[in-house]
Amino acid sequence: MSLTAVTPTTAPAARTATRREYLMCPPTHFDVVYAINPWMDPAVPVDRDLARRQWTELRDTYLRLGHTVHLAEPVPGLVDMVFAANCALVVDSQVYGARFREPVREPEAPAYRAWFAAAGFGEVFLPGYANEGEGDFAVVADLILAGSGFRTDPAAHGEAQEFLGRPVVSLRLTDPRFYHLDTALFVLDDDNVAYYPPAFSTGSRRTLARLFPDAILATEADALVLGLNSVSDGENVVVARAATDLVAQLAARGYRPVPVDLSELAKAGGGAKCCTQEIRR
Ligand SMILES: NC(=[NH2+])NCCC[C@H](N)C(=O)O
Repeated sequence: MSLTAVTPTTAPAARTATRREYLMCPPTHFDVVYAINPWMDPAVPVDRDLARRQWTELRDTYLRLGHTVHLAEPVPGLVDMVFAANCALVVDSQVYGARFREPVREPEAPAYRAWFAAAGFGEVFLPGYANEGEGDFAVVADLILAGSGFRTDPAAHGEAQEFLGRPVVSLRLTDPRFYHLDTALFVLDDDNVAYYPPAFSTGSRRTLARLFPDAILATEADALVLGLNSVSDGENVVVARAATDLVAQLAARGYRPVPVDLSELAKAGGGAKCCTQEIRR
């Protein structure tokens, strides 16, 4: 009789990618000239050419993965417009528009509304409360997770639920470094998410643990390189290259990490997800 324990080798679950439709905006006018989050320091110069190359690599990555990428026209002076995720939340072709908390970003809202109108989406819902689109809203199958604490007014969560007809789960962010939900959590697929628990209030952590007992939990180091600002199609996960532990965890769970470097955009506090608005028809 052998005394060697037989460890069953459980192969990671097979993952399935689905084609996505994204809206992006080239970083033509990208800059850091004001500070509305702890990542931003106007004294640190921005290399716009490098930002452009990194952003182009992100767009090309989506195209290579078979996704569709639409482009919004960058507006001079709107230095944060590259962060398309903030412009809306789109579910079932219904567009819940953004209302930026920061006056410096508010002109982005009509600029993006114009894109949706031109793309044939009809009326964009004009929200009554501050909300920064997918910066603070994440869609997990039929459920919408919504962040508040820094930018989005919790009243917008209820308003979005009423408009979209999908249950919205409110979560509270507590660490200013993770000022938008999408800096602390991303959706892996219809069943699971990855997140950094210390970015959330105690009650929100308990809520997340209850909803997603199997979630991938990120380290602080990975959260601080915006590893949670990732974009998954259910199989391929476009993730910050520097988030090494997260990359390993994704691979161990059967996802395919697709590392990208958006270090120049991180100077404004944004990564891959911030540059990517998902259009759900
Ligand atoms: N979805 C995001 N987290 N976008 C990043 C936005 C960055 C921008 N500088 C701001 O502070 O508003």
